[in-house]
Amino acid sequence: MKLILGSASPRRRELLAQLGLEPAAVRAPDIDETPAKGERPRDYVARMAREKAAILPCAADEVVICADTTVTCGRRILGKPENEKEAAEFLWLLSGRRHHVLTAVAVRSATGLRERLVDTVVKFRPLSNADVNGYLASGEWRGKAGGYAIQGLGGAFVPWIQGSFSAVVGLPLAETALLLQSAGIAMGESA
Ligand SMILES: Cc1cn([C@H]2C[C@H](O)[C@@H](COP(=O)(O)OP(=O)(O)OP(=O)(O)O)O2)c(=O)[nH]c1=O
Repeated sequence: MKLILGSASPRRRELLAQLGLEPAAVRAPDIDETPAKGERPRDYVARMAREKAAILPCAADEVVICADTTVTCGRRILGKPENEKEAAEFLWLLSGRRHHVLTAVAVRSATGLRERLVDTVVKFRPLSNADVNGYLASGEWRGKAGGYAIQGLGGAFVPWIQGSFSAVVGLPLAETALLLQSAGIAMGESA
C-alpha cells in the first residue's frame, strides 16, 4: 500500500518521518474551514479531517491520511488567525488559562475510513505585553491553530500539558501509528 499525506503541513510530514514513514506523495486538501453555526468543537474538528480525506483522490492501492488541529477555549473555536490582530486576541484569551487542543485524524483507503480524535489540555502561563508583542513580531503565529506553536517559541508559554504533545503539533503519533497499521501501512516501511 502507498501512503499519501493529505496535508500541506510540514509538521505533519515531520511527524510521519518520526514514525519512519515517508509518503509516496503529498496532496494538499483545500476545504472551507468555517465552523457551522453552533457546531461543537469536537464535531467540527472531526468533520474537517473527514472532509479533507473525502475531497482527495485515493486509488485502490493508496492510504490517505489527513488531520485537523483546532484550539478550543470555553465554547470558542480558535482556528488559524487571519491576521496579527486576531493572533493577539487569541494569545490574550489563552493567557494564564488552560485550553484544549483537539486533533482529528482521518485515514482513508479502499476498505473505508478510520478516524480518531485526541484531546490535549494545554496550560499557558500569564503573558506580559512584552511576551505577546515579541511573539507577534516573530511571525510564528501564522498558520497555527490558536496562534501559537508549542514546538517553537510558543513552548515558553506552556508550563504544563496533559495529553499528546505530537497531537498539539498536528498528528498524534500513537493513534496515527495504530490507524495506519490497521489500514495496511507498517511502521518504519518507506512507501
Ligand atoms: C496548537 C498548535 C498548532 N499547530 C499547527 C498544526 C496545524 O498545521 C495547524 C492547524 O491547521 P490545520 O488546519 O490543522 O492544518 P494546516 O492548514 O496546517 O494543514 P492541512 O490542512 O493541509 O493539513 O496548527 C502547531 O504547529 N503547533 C501548535 O502548538
